[in-house]
Amino acid sequence: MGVKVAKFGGTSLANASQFIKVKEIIMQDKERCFIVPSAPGKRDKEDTKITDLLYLCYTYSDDVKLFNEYFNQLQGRYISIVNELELNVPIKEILEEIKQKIQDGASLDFIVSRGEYINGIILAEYIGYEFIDAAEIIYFNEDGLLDQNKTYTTINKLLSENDNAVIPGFYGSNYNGDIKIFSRGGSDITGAIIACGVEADLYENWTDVSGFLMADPSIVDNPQQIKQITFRELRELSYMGASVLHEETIFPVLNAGIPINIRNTNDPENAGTMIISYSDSASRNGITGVAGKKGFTIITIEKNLMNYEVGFVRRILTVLEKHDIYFYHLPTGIDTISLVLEASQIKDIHSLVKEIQAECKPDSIEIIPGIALIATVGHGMSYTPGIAARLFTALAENNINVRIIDQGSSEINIIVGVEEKDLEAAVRAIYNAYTTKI
Ligand SMILES: Nc1ncnc2c1ncn2[C@@H]1O[C@H](COP(=O)(O)OP(=O)(O)O)[C@@H](O)[C@H]1O
Ligand SMILES: N[C@@H](CC(=O)OP(=O)(O)O)C(=O)O
Repeated sequence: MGVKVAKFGGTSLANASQFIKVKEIIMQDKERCFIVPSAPGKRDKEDTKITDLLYLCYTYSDDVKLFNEYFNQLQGRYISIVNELELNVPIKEILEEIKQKIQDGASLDFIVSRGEYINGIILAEYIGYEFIDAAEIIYFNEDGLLDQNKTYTTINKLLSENDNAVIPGFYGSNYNGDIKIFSRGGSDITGAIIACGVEADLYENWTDVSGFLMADPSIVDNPQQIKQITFRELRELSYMGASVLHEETIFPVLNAGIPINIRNTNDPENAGTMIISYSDSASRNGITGVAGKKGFTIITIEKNLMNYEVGFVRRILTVLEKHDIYFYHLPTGIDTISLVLEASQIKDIHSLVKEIQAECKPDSIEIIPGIALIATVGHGMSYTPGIAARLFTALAENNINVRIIDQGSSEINIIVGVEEKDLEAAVRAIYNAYTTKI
């Protein structure tokens, strides 16, 4: 029998009726042995995720009125799940204990991790699987990175002693035993780590969309589903905001050769998207998908004969390093170089520019804030003549001004920078250009 790890996201476990769907899915396939739940997510667009309520509880732990308001909201949600499913879980005691710890000054990581912790206990009881606390199997080292040796050895040992288990997502424990969380969306990473630890045959990631779509469904109506996508393509799209999978999920499973299948809890018959390590067939449309993200600033540095100046780029990067800033892209011309930076990373743009001026003595520096980047991705792109022409024609026809262009040397990706206000229109234009028959 094969072994599958199934991660269920917050929308998949947002209320009791979603829990019922999840149980049916798990029971349909005996190979679904190890289950990783997130905390209950939004039940509808206006709702608040449990994780966000926990952040609010932390922020307002000194304000009795607001604290009680947020804590009561999350308490009500767990109690109704347990009651509606008629489970024998001492939920009031569990919540009371957590409330006490928050009021006694528990850490932020401990508090927000409780969303997954409680959900894991409830789900384990509901499906009759063992509950294993992630704090006992996922470890971080002193640098805050995953302690791979300790983690994988422990997972392998503990989970080989259990035929099945529910392991809550999103957290593990620090070198000193304290709870430490991953970044937001991190239950995907937990699922990936468990999949590697048990050497799973498949990592299933159950969410609220039928797999990876060619574009964000909140921008494009009913985008086509991608049946198969390579890790490389997915990485490019995730990096640029296609947020189905946390970007750190991909590498551990890629290295272990475990395929990922994205599935829809609300449409379990749909085969979803298979993420594979390599594909030799170019996609039908020449592109696999398009994704975009706001919040970038471009700094363009111009200097005549820059190309002959040894160490020019190093000097720029040294300034970035000093400011603790990484770059997203670095397109260059003969006499220009553009730094594409995440705006939120730039604390003091004036001193940054001043230091670049002092180090590089450029002829001019231009700062362009408010940029959105859009990645059009697909292995098919390099085999299809006219693919770039189609993209730029579509943008021109929609009056969208392109501020920057970058094509990675892998040729599976064309990046364009547009003004933030144009992001949605640009994504729609590109999507339509490759999916509408001509
Ligand atoms: N290209 C895309 N394909 C599918 N979903 C996308 C895409 N880009 C963005 N999304 C969004 O990602 C969401 C799923 O990710 P997430 O909210 O993290 O789910 P979960 O709570 O199940 O972990 C979808 O509801 C959708 O709005
Ligand atoms: N609950 C955490 C972790 C997570 O992965 O959630 P989800 O699977 O609902 O994106 C968060 O909101 O960040």
